[in-house]
This record gives sequence, structure tokens and C-alpha cells, in this order.
Amino acid sequence: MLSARTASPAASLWKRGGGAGARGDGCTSCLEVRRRAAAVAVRAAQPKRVEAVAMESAAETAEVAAEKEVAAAGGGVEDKYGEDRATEELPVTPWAFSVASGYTLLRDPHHNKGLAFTERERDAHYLRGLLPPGVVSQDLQVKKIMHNLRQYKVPLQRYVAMMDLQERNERLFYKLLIDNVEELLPVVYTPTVGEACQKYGSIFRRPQGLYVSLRDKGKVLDVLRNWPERNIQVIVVTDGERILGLGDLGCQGMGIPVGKLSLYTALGGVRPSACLPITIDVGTNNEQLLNDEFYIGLRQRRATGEEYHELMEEFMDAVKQIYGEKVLIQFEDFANHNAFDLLAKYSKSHLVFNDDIQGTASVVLAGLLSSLKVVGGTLAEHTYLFLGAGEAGTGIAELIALEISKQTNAPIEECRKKVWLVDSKGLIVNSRKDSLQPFKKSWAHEHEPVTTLLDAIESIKPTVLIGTSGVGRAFTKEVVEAMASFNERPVIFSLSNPTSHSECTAEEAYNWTQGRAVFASGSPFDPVEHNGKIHVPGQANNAYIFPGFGLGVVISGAIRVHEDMLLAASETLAAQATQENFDKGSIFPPFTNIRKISALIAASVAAKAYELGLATRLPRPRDLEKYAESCMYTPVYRSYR
Ligand SMILES: O=C([O-])CC(=O)C(=O)O
Ligand SMILES: [Mg+2]
Repeated sequence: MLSARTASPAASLWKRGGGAGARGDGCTSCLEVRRRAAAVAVRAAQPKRVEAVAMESAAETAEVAAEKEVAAAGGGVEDKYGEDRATEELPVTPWAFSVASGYTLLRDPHHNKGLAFTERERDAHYLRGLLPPGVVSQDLQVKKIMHNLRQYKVPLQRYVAMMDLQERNERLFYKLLIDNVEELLPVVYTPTVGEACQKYGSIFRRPQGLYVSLRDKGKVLDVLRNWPERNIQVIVVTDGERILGLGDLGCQGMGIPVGKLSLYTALGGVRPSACLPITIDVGTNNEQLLNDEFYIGLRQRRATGEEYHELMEEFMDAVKQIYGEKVLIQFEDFANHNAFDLLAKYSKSHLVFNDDIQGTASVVLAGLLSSLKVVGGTLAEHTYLFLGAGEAGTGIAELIALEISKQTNAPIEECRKKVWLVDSKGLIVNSRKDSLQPFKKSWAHEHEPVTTLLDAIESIKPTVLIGTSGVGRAFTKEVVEAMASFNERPVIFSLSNPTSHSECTAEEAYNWTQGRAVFASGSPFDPVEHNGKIHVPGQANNAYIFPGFGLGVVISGAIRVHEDMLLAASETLAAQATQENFDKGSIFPPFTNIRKISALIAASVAAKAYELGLATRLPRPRDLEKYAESCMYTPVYRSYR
């Protein structure tokens, strides 16, 4: 049993409960109390952590109390999902705890409210004098921080300010992000997160995720145990080898899992404490970083082959051992040569999802489905040409073929023939088949060799051109004009990230097609005026998909990801684009509606998981959309009375 210990001189006894967990009533709050009590007991088995645990569990109890309040007031109780799993898995033990208060509370980002602590809370939690007398609302705090952020002219300064806020006051960070999503997405996500990763060593303040390095081989389980949260639902993991289109950034790729998971919470409503960012450090081949005195990772060239795969295997086993089989593991920004193999290998034994292959595919398919409402025809009636045959290119190509097959009942091999890919050596054709990497082989169609993109366009005459090459400005004026010469409304997607790697800019796409292009990009572009008309380019970024997709997986307790779940997500997103969006030039709904969209995506993904027999959360909630919404984290402050 964990005895209550004072975490700091200012800590106070909050509540004591002998055997509360043993009570048999089944209300949600009680389940939550039992789960947390059990989690505390498990953590208490690690003696040196007792103090931190006492603080944490007690502070969490404030949330539990607030949840009870919300429930008593007739409001929804958030964070319902995941409780059953924890209560199932962890033993129930009598317990007692104390709460962090005073100075410690102000420095605990999960519970700090800064000047928003009320007079009563200041009295109850030894905060008098530690704060200036002014009491402000959370809305005013948001207003002030937005005002301050807008003073910064350099995007990286905004990024650092946002990270500082996340470290200082988590709920305020998420409130800011949710309330100002269109303005702040480019700060915490692409393009700024790319620059942040490049300079991560210099701007590094506090670790925001878990680092698993080659040095931890044989001890990965212990490393994972050091993470303070037990009830993890989503992990985003990278090995930093292909960060956006920026290449190998080694250990500094950590900015990506951190950014992706903050969107899981802000856009998809997964609790921050259920999210775990991880970077696997096997070295880097980036000479500049190896010679950078501020580099934070292992100073060695990348481990490959057996050494690499042994570490990955140990990691994947450890995750399953600690968090069970219902934790979603999102692979992010691995290089092609590992990404496909890892996905194929672990999709048989783990709940895995590759955002760059599957998430990007799902959002682009959604973009294509809604483009059809503008350009006409069916998916099968169009011809697709890709520049770039890596994770995104082949992932999107496969999902297009799958959807065509679903719509037409034609065999998938036939449907693939509608899709052509160009890589660094030219058009992927049959005569190259023997020398192609395995993931490219199914795209080697019968055609004479063609070496340039322009020649491929002239020969194939695609109606849709998609850039997934990572090569900035690869869609030249000639390329875009060629597309416009035989298409009334050429569909052109420049998907590479960050903005500097986009195959063409929004302005170029509209100018070179006399405003006729149906354009979308991976990173955001500002609206463009062409001949008096304002075009608002859509952002075909996987951020539309993965937060809702992950929520759907979590709330259904799915144990595997199936491609039909990706198709369901695409169709749901596509259905959200309205005529009003099309009139403005975008084939996507604005990000301002993203939480609603995420709930819809979650509901359709969960419905598919139930249909496929992959869901374990039973009974199936009757109204999945309402259920998804009720599960979503909201960042309003709890009251600590
Ligand atoms: O992070 C993004 O903006 C999209 C993505 O997954 C990538 O480019 O690798
Ligand atoms: Mg990515």
C-alpha cells in the first residue's frame, strides 16, 4: 500500500480513502477512482518513485472530483475510454494519497492554472502570495498569449513559446491550439516543426517524450517503465531517418512525435496523458548533425540490418508487454527502406498504423473523392500520375486502386493500371521491374521507358498529378502548363513537406493554369488572388485523418488496423467538404471544424472495426458519433475545490 507522503513542505493532505477501490459499485467515477488507485499501487512497487506518484495520483484526484462534479451537474464525463482496460489489468488495492499544492502545484503543467486559480483554490492549495492578486479567466489568458505570440515575427520563436506553454500549463496550451487551430497549426506542426527539428539541439529545454537508443538494448522495458503514465493509448514513434522532406535528422526528429501527439489531443480529443512520443535513436548519417556541438543524439552513423531490427523488435515487444495490445503505435517519418517492412511485419502482431503510408493515403483519397464533385467523372475514369514513389506515393496509389476496386468490382491488379508513378529514374515501367524495390513493383506497367516527368505527362496524359517526391519546385512551369493544356480542370496536389519542399506553390499552380487548377498542398499556403478571384488552397495533410482515426481505434478497442477503416475515414472526410468550400477553391473543409470532423471519422472507423470483428469494446455503443464526442478531452480548467 502506498502511504501518503508529503511531496513538498507545502503539500497538503487532500483526501484519504481506506479500501475505496474495493467498493463494488460500477459508476464511471468509481471505476476511475479504482483504476487510478490500482495504478498508484502498481507504481508504488517502484520505491524511488513514491514521492512523485503520491503527488501525481493526488493531483489526478482533483480531476476525478471535478469529473464527479460534471457528472452530477448532468454533463458528460470525459476520458471514459481506456478505464475498463486499466481496471481489467491492474489489481485493486487499498490506497491513500496527498495532493501537490503550493509551489509544486504551480510547477506541475498538468494541473497548473496560473492566474486562473480562484481565491478559494488559492486558500485551499497554499497558493496565497505565490501568485499576484489578480484572478483572470482562461479566455483572458488565451487572449493574452495570442497577443504575445503575434508579436513574434520569427516562426521558430512562436514554436518555442508554444512548447514553453505546454510545459507550463497544459490545459491552456490545448485551449489555445483548439480555439486558434488555423493560426497555430503551422506553428506546432508543418512547416515550423521541420525547422524546430533541424535546430532541436539548440532549442532543447526539457525532454517531451521518451528516447530509446542503441545503448538501451536489453533494457528497453526498463526505459519504457520510466515513463510516468501507465494508461497509454497512442504512441507516435520515429527513428528520425526521414523527417518530413528534410531527410535524416536523427534524434532531433523528436519534434515530430511531439507535434503529432499534440494534434491527437487538440484535433482528436485523445487525453494528453494517454499519448506517448518516442524517438528510437540508432545514430544518424547526417554529417552536419554529427559535427554539431549541440546535437542531442548518439554520435555515430546509423545502425542497420540485424542491429536495427533487434532494437525495434525489443521495443515493439516491450510496448505490448507494458501497455497491452490495444495501444495504437503510429510509425512516423521512417525511411522507405524500413517503413514498409516494419508495417508489414508488425501489422500481424500489433495495432500499428503508418501515417506517411496510410494516413497520407487516406487524406489524399478524400481530396480526390471531393475533387470529383468539381471536375466530374468517377475515380475509375481518371488517370493518376505521381512524382515520387516512396511511402506517400505508393501508399496513396494503393488506396486509390482499392477504392476503384471497391466501386467497380474490378480486380485490384486492373485498377492499379489507372495509376502511374515516376521516381528519380523516370516512369516506373515493366522493363525496370527487376531492379525495383519491392514496394514499387506492382506499379510497373507496360510502357516504353520514359525518363522525365514532362515526357511522362505528355505520354500518359494524366488528369491528376500528385507530388510526393520531397523535391521542392519539381512541378515547373512547363509541367503545370502541360497539365493545363489537355485538362479543363487539372487536379494538382503538391504534397511534400515542409513548404520549401512543396512541388509547386499555390500561386504557381493557379497562375500557370489561369486559375483552373484544383490544387491542394501538404503544408499550408495563404489564399491566392488570381484575376480578381480569391482561391483558398486546401491542405491535404494527414492531420485531417490520424487524430480522428486514432480516436476511432481507441474508442472501439480495435486490435488491428484494416484498410477498410482507412477507406471509411476517407469517405467520411470527403463528405464534409461543401459547395461553399469548393466555391472558395478548397476541396477540404476548414480546420476550424476539425473536432467535429474527427468525431465523425472516429465513428466511421469504429463502426468499420465492429463490422470487421476487430473491435473489443463491448457492447458496441449505439450512437458512435455521440460516444466519440463524449470521449473527447476538453481543455477547460477543472475546479480544485
Ligand atoms: O507531418 C506532416 O505534415 C505530414 C507528414 O506526415 C510528413 O510529411 O511526413
Ligand atoms: Mg510524416
